[in-house]
Amino acid sequence: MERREGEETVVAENGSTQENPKDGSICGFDSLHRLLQASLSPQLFQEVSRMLLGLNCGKEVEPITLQRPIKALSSKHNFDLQAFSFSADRESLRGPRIVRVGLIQNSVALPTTAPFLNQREGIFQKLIPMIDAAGSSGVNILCLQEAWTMPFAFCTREKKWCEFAEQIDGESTSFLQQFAQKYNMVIISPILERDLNHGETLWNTAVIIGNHGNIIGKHRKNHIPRVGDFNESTYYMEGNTSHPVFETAYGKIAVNICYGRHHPLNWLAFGLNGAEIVFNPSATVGELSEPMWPIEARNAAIANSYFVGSINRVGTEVFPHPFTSGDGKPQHSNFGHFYGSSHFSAPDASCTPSLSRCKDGLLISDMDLNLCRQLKDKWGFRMTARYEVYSDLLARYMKQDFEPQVISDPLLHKSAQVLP
Ligand SMILES: NC(=O)NCCC(=O)O
Repeated sequence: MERREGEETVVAENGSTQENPKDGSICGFDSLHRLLQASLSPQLFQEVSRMLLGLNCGKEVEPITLQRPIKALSSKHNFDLQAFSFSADRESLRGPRIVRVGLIQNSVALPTTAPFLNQREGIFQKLIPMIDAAGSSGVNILCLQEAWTMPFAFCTREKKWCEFAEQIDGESTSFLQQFAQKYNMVIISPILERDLNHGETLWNTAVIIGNHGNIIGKHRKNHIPRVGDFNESTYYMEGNTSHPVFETAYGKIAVNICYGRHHPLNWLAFGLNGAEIVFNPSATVGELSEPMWPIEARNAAIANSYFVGSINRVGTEVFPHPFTSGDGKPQHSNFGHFYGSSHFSAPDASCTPSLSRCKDGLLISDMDLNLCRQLKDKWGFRMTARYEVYSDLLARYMKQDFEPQVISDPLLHKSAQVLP
């Protein structure tokens, strides 16, 4: 596997670019997978991959070869392109239910100092070849990253970034509807939403566009971070849409937006409502969350017997005015590196390698949705879950007079001399 030459550039405040100061690569490699592939013997690499990525129906998650024009698009527009296939066992009474799913991760197109209209238009233009590549590859369901129309400016606490907010049927939805229709593709579009009917309230929302270009519905981010520079509660409210599952032409899907992935009950709720694929469009940085990234979604896929598509944006976004976030760090002008690494996890604990840590990318995977029920039958997590015990605990916990169920060692409260 080729070693990268550190092509990524950081777009600085003044629009200048710094060549590869911290390009986000791992010692010049796009991803851990590629580093291992280049560093280990083929036999060792296969063993290590099996341990890291698991097995799907007893074998490695299979790579798919895409057609040459699709690969040409990725070379021309310099985005990572990877494709895989998860299979399921053959069943006697049901045919396979194979859907092709795509995830797009991207950096912003212009410096954050450019006029907002140009910034948004720049992202639209940058995404066109990636969406075309997905559509031409026959992707049925495509998901974009969190707040994809804008830089992730919520670190700044400056209110001017609210201008990027749009109505559900705003510019970005119109932009994507044409692709949904053209490619007969469901598109999940996570945006900053402005709700005109409710006093212009802002939300962090995923719009679900159906394969005919229709708007199926929306889901608003349930859990808002209050960690590090993620000052998102300055901008929008905790979602009020609960845990909807959208029944589409290609399966039952749901969206757990970014920080919601730290909440197992959030994942559970989408599962209880019958999701077969849950997308996790995110924006998160290496220093804060990278050790959690490969674990949380994969665990959710296992525990809830569904597929998960995890997406993280890419690159370093530099803002005009330095900020602090009350965490003792000196003032700074960027969030840190958004480490990409988008990937799919399956209910049988297998997962795909991740997209690049430093480059735009399109990840495609076929998945036989029959695997969800097969894993439910195998492990019986739904049947062994003892929900009644937890619902009772939660009901009691929510009461003002709740007392934790702690049984103390009586000896703890006796004086030391009674002990032998
Ligand atoms: N966008 C967002 O919610 N980020 C929070 C940081 C994290 O969850 O890793």
